[in-house]
Amino acid sequence: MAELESMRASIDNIDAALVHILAERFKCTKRVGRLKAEYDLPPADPEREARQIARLRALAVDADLDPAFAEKFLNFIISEVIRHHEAFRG
Ligand SMILES: O=C(O)C(=O)C[C@]1(C(=O)O)C=C[C@@H](O)C=C1
Repeated sequence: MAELESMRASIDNIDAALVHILAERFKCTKRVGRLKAEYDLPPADPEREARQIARLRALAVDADLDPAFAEKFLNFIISEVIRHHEAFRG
């Protein structure tokens, strides 16, 4: 079915873009992790996370994406980032 193949090709492109976007995000957060370790700042910043979640939920609603999913996805990424930050502290 041509439409199925076409949609799958787009899905594969989007998945590739997600991997590249996530790789760039983790490059940034690794730099943040080094700075936090250097200046003895805590790995997690719950107030910033609350602002990020509120912002992302609103963006999700505008984009017709389930805001609960957007929140879960961000929390999943941030928990991995915090794990990296903790590793930098040794
Ligand atoms: O902004 C920071 O302080 C970060 O360390 C980055 C980040 C994130 O991945 O967005 C990760 C952990 C913090 O709790 C908040 C945000």
